[in-house]
Amino acid sequence: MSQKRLVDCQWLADQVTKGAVNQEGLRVLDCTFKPGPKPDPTEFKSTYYGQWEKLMEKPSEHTIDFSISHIPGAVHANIDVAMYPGDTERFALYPPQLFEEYIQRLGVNQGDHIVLYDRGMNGGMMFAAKFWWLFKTYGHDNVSILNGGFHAWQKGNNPVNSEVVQLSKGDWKANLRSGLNVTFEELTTKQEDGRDLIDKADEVNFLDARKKEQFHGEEETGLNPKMVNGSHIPGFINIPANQLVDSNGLLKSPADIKAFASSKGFREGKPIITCCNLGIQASLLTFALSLVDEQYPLRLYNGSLKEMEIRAPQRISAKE
Ligand SMILES: O=S(=O)([O-])[S-]
Repeated sequence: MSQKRLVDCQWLADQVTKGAVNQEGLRVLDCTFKPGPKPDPTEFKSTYYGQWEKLMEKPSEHTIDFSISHIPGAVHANIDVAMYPGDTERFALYPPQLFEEYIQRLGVNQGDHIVLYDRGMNGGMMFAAKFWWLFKTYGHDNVSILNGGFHAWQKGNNPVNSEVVQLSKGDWKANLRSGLNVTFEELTTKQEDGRDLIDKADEVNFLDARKKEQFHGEEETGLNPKMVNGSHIPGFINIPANQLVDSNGLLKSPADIKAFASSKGFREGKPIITCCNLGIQASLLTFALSLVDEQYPLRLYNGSLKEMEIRAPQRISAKE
C-alpha cells in the first residue's frame, strides 16, 4: 500500500518505538550529503563506476556525519554512490540494473515503504528529495520524506544512535520510467512548431529552484562569467526551494506552496520543468509541487544549469 509522501517525526518515532523499521517492510534511508568538487569523470569511470564496495567504503564528510548519529535503524544512502559524475552532469543516472544493485545493497526489498531524510539546508529534505525523484524515476512510488529531516527529529528529542545496521541484500527491482527527466537534447530540439522546447515558456512552466539572489545574479551563482552572459535561462521563473520551508524547517502546506508558486507566475494546467544548479534543489521543488497536486505533469532537468553552462552557455543569458 502506498503511504503518505510526507511523514512527520511523531509517525516515524512511533514506528521506531514499535520496532517496525527494517521489520515490517519499512526502510529508513539517511540521505545526508555534503557537496564537494565534481570528481573527474574519466578517472571515476575507470576506478569507481558501479564498483559498489569501493564506493560505499569511500570516506566522506557525509558518511562520517551519518556514522556519528542517525535515526535508529537508518541506512546511509549516498547520492555520490547512487549517481555518478558524467561528462556534463554532476549527478548522472546509472542504467537501471546498476542503480538496482546499489539499492539492493542498502537492504531494500520490492514493495518496501521507504522513508527518506537528510540534514542541513532546506529543512534536511533536499537530498532526500533527490532520492525521492530517483526512486520515482526507477519505478518505486512507495516513498516518503520525513518533514523537517534530522533537525526536526532531534529537536523533538527523538532517539538517535550510531549503530550501523547490517541488512542482508534486498530484492529491490528497478523499472525505469521515461519522461521524469528532461534531457538537454530534448530541451534543445525543435518541436513541431519549429521552436526548441526550452523556448516555449508560453506553453511550459519552466521553474528555477535556486535562491532568488542567484537567479537574479545578485550573488555568486557558481556559473562561469566567461561562459555565460546572465544568471538564468530566459523564460524560467524563480520558485526558490529555500522558500518552500517555514521558519521551523518544515515544508509549507500544499496550499501555501501553491499560492507562492502562483504569485511567481506558475500557471495551472501547463507542463512543468524544474531546474537549479545540479538538479538537487529542483528535486525539492518537484516534490513540493507533487504534494500540491499529484497529477501535475512534473519533469526535472537533471543536468540543470551546470550542464547548460557546458553545452549551450549562450542560453544562460537573462540578467534581470
Ligand atoms: O541544489 S543545486 O543542485 O542547485 S547545487
